[in-house]
This record gives sequence, C-alpha cells and structure tokens, in this order.
Amino acid sequence: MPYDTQPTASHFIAGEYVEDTAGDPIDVVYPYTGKVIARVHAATPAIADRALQAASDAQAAWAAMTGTERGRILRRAADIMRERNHDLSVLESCDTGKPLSETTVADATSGADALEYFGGMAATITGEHIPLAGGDFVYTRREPLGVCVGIGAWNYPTQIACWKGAPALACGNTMVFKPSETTPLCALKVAEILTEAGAPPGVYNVVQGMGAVGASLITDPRVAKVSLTGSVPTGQKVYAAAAEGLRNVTMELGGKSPQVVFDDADLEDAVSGAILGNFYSTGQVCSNGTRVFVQRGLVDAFLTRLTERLADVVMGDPMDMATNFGPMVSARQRDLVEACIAKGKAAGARLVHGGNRPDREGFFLEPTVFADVTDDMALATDEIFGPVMSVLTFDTEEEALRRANATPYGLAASVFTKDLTRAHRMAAGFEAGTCYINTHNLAPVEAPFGGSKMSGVGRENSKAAIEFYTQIKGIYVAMNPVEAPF
Ligand SMILES: NC(=O)c1ccc[n+]([C@@H]2O[C@H](COP(=O)([O-])OP(=O)(O)OC[C@H]3O[C@@H](n4cnc5c(N)ncnc54)[C@H](O)[C@@H]3O)[C@@H](O)[C@H]2O)c1
Ligand SMILES: O=CCc1c[nH]cn1
Repeated sequence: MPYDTQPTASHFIAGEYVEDTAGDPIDVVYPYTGKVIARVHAATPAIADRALQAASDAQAAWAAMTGTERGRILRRAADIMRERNHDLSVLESCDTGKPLSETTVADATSGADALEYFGGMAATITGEHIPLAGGDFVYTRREPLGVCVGIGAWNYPTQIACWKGAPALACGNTMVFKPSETTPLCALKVAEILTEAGAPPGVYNVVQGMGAVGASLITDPRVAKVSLTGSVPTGQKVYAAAAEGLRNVTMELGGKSPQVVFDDADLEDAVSGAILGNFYSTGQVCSNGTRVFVQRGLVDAFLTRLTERLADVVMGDPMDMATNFGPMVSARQRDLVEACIAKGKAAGARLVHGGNRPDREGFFLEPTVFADVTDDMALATDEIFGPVMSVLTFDTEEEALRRANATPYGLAASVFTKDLTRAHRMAAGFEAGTCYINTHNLAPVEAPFGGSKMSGVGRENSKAAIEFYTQIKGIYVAMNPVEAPF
C-alpha cells in the first residue's frame, strides 16, 4: 500500500487525537487486496465518556457564538476539504475500495458541499415573530438540541460524517460521531479539518467501535439526539434505545427502491439511470433503484442496451483513474451478496449478466443483472446492498405504481418517461422520501434526502435538516395588564 493510511490515533476528542489500546483492535482491510492497511481500537467506556464530556463541555459556548461565526468555521473547513480533495479521496478509496475516479468527485466533495451549505445557512437559523390580539406577541427562538451522536454506515464514510456534522454544528450542537467499524479512517480527517478551521475543542469528536460502542453512546444522559445511517434492523434498535430517553432521532436506513421505465422513455437515459442506480459504488448505495420495472414493450431493447453498456465496465485497481467499478467493501458483504445471487438463480430469475466472483484477489463481484424477476422473489423484496439489478416487467401505469409501492421500504423512487403529466402523477404516488424524474441517485446537499416507511425518520440536507437539529422555544410577551379571575 503506497499510501499512509494508519491514523495518528484511533479517536479524536476535544481537538486532538487520542489513543487507548485497551479497546478491542479493529483492523482496516483494503478491499482491493484484502490486506490490513491500518489498525484502530474501539473506544473503551472511558474514551466514550471522555468524548461525550468534551462535547457536553463545549456545547454552550459553541451555541453562544453567532451563526455567522459558526458558519465561517464550517465554510473554512469546506475550503480545506476541497484543497485536500485528492488525499481525502485516496483515503476514502482505501477505506471503502471505491474507485478514485468516483471518490474524487463524490465523497469529500459532497462533504465540503454540506459544510459550505450549512455554513452559509448558519446565520439564517432564526425564530419568528407572531403578533397577537391587543398588542401581545410571541417570538420564537430556534435553539440547538445539545450533544448529538452520529453513527455512520460504511458506504460513504466522509459524506456521512459531514452530512451529520455540518447541520448539527451549524445549529449550535456539538457531536460525537462513531464511524462504521468497517471504514473508520475518513471521519478522523473530518474532525481534524474542522479543528484546523477553528472549531473549538470538543465541538466535533470521533470515537471508534462496533455496534456496542454506538449503543452505549445513545443512552447516555448527556445526549439529546441520535442520527444513524445504517440498516433497518439497526435503526429499529437505535430508535428504540433513543425512545427510552425521548431523544430526537434522524434515521437514514435501507431501501429497496423502484425505478419505473415507461416505453416512451429515452432509452439511453433509462439505462444510464439503471446503471447509476445499481452499480455506482459497486451497488452499495442506500437509495439504489434495485427493482427496475420496465414496460413490456421496452424490455428487450432495455436489456440489450444495458448489456452493451456493461461492456464498458472497467473493474480493477481503485487507484487507477480508468477503473469505474471497484471491489465490494468487505469479504463479508461480498459473501452476503453472492448468497443473494444464488437465491435469485434458484428462484428461477433469468441471469442476463454477471453473477460471478472474478478469479482475482480483492472482494470483487461482477455487476449482475437478473430479468424475469417477480415481486415475490427475494431478489425483489430484500435489500441486497451490492451490484445486483433486478428487472421486472409491467403493463400499465396503475400496476407499476402499485407494485413499486408494495414494499415496507420507502427511501427513493424514480420514473423514466417523456410524458410530463404521467411523470408528476407517478412522483406524487410514490411512497418514498426521495423521488426522481428521468434520473436516479443524485443527492445534492441542497435537496432533502431521506426515507419514509421503514426507510427512515427525518431528512438530511437542505433547509429541512435544520428542523431535525433544533428545537423551537416560544416566548409569550404580554404588553397589557395581566387579567386574573380573582
Ligand atoms: N438512508 C441512508 O441515507 C443510508 C445511507 C447509507 C447506508 N444506508 C444503509 O446502511 C446499511 C449498510 O450499512 P452498515 O452495514 O454499516 O449498516 P449497519 O446497520 O450494520 O451499521 C450501521 C452503524 O450502526 C452501528 N451499530 C450497529 N448496531 C448498533 C446498535 N445496536 N446501536 C448503535 N449502533 C449500532 C454500526 O457499528 C455502524 O456504525 C444498508 O442498509 C444501507 O441501506 C442508508
Ligand atoms: O448511500 C446513501 C446516500 C447517498 C445517495 N447518493 C449518494 N449518497
């Protein structure tokens, strides 16, 4: 490994790197080689306590700064991230195995976008004035919640650390962030950069660990809010644990999102959308449109063109800018996805492309396409979180919408058609938090992102995120003598 991936220490607390080797070791494995490239240690209870106390100690002073001052620090952090985009992208590729051609434009970039966006918004986070009869009035203050815990998934370690940290900090909260144990490296850089940009010690802390460390943070009395990005089963546990203390939550969970392609769609756009929505990040994107419903008249042409386009997949060294398809994040994830492929074959789905583990080192799996998938197959019901596309056939708009919504998930959905009214009808009918017309999987920070039904609670990004990192205080101001009954 030609890159220096071993972090200075495992944790970042109160503005500095902190080590405690008493915690369980966590080896960081480079998915391209399967070799260990760094080692960190899980937070011991003492480390978790130190991080929470640092966040708690820092919160009042951070909240007392003006939004303009906090925003300036976040925007400075965004500038530093952009200046270091190459190194941060290399680290993201080492942590996840995603190709550098992708991380260079998607990860630290999206993190910097969030820091810049919420940095710009910080000064605008204000209350309102509500006039009442007789000259009385109410004014509201939009106040921070306090100490927020962020818990991340492994697919977007830099992005997730920023999508949670930027709005939390803009609103005057402080954060203890626990990255996924699979990708522990990138969040440390986010903490380092925020500190360099001027965030006071304790405002943004990172502790490492498995689920147990995350669980221990949630129920701490110093914690006001928990924001998780992870699977639905983890979300259910975290939500339940947070409920015990009536803590605020944001839950960014899994999905089984539909893409509906009508036969009047632009074929090239529909195929591009299906590729973006199934194979970007080697299929490890929460909002992937893994159920591709194609209208009967277009199915053959769609599969033909998709197969042609898949010939352009360049699977290989993530650090080679020509590579556009990397390994999966871990052997475990690769094995889980392989089992889903085997189940799909056994259920009678037609394998159109891929399906195999290439004979090479690293956690590679071919981009895989199944056709003739039916709604009852596990391929169509279970989140796979890997490069597996299922193509299903439909006849009518009513049928497509009904089947698209027939899932407990509700993260994303897209429709491909040239018929404008149909596009908007479908978008209105989708039971999903994030919908697309004639594209899929884009997640600009200016737009709300999040799920309905089992896919989540709350929204990240956009103005909507402010709702989930603040609470409103109403202050009644009497301008008249107080009238009492006796
Ligand atoms: N909706 C979104 O924005 C979004 C984005 C990315 C990934 N995801 C979802 O994340 C999943 C893949 O990521 P993963 O495998 O890391 O998910 P996961 O649920 O296994 O783990 C997510 C995080 O939760 C922690 N965790 C596990 N058990 C915990 C507990 N009991 N208490 C507190 N923390 C606990 C883990 O250590 C990890 O940091 C997929 O389902 C994917 O759809 C969702
Ligand atoms: O993995 C989910 C978040 C996301 C979607 N697109 C880019 N990031």
